Amino acid sequence: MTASDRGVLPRPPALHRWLVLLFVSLAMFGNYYIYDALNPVIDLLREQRGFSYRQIGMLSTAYNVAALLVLLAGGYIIDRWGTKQAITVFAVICLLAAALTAATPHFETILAGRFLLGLGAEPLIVAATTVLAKWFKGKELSFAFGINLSVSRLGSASADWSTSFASPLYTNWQDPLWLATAVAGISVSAALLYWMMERRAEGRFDLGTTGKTDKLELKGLYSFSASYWYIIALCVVFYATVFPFRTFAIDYFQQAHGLDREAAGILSSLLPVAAIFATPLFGLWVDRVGRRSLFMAVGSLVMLPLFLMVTYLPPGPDVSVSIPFIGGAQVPLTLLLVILLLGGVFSLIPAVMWPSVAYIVDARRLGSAYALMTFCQQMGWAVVPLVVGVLNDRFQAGPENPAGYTAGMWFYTALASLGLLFAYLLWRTESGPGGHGLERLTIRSASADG
Ligand SMILES: NCCCC[C@H](N)C(=O)NCC(=O)O
Repeated sequence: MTASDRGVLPRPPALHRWLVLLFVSLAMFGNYYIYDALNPVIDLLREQRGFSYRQIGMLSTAYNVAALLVLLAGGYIIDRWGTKQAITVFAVICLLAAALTAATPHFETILAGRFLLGLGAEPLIVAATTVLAKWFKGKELSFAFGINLSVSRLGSASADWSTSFASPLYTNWQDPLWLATAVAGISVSAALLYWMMERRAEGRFDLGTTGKTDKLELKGLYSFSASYWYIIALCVVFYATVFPFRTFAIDYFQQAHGLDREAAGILSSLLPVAAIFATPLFGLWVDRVGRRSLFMAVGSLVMLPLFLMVTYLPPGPDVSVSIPFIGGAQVPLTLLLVILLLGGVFSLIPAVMWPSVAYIVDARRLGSAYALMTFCQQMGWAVVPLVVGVLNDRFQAGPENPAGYTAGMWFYTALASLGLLFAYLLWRTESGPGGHGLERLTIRSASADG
């Protein structure tokens, strides 16, 4: 579309926009499903393939190493190819990665599959964000982002639920991963449908522009404020705690707490399920009351004792949890409370943290500020699963020695306490004269100002 078409052509009708959101969200559903499909087969990989926890940690880290490499180039690729082609290519890479992970029993091949997944999945997330910004700018952009993230998290929850709805597959480690490959097919189909929608719209509607896709720019890092660096530090330790905990959670509930696979899957799924509903609600609340750094500090404080609670508190009575259309399970009350609280934190901190960057960084540098944040996030997230894997091996964690998981839980706790420190420093800075309005600005104050 030329600049002269802009303003001449009508904006795309609402139905087109919502269909684009649907297809892009389905592509993300598959993306998150494939990533999390490894979690429920960890015990099978250990029993049937003899993998150590360190090797499981390496499978997780391989994804991040690939993501770190490709995030350096992802923005350029998307700008060069355009979002239609980029999303489809990245979805195909995810499909190939899922197939490679399932294809052979060799550790090196599975490792290569997870590495390939990192090459496709993370730039697919960047491309999806770019599409939404293009189609929803000036419309329901925040809402569209919220829906997209919720559908993505449904992909994570569905991978956990597969221990129930696809339980016959879990006699071996491979079949659940073939199921993930089939789900990756949904991603590719959705990407192609999005391609068709956008192609039909080009020349008929004004699709707007997004500017350049977020890229990592290393020059001028020193000019970001202290508040920005506190948010980055919180982001690093927060995701480096929650994502690795999720990776090992189903296996941990099975080995250390004696849950069967279905119950462990249902319990683990409550984390993304809580986030599906609570993230948009926290977003709406914070937009009304401000107090963003205080919210992040409260979230960090709530997270601090959770890993020690699962380790040291008595399990309490069993309670029934049931997920409509999926199944039900009896789970110990303590574990249920901890997962629900962690789900609350997993909803609150992302809902407040990512948008806060927009208040702190100059709009012209927002793209590189987000790219740098994602890059740092991946670096922290790369290290932790390896460390937890090594700790679990070193302390011979397993059903005969549940205490062997304690060192890993202390490691998560140490990370969570760093998170609390960074959130506190942010709150102190933002409550003083050098603040950027994180505590103060609300929808009401913004409309009063302007
Ligand atoms: N399997 C999920 C990977 C998501 C990584 C992504 N870079 C991210 O952090 N998204 C934000 C979130 O809160 O999920």
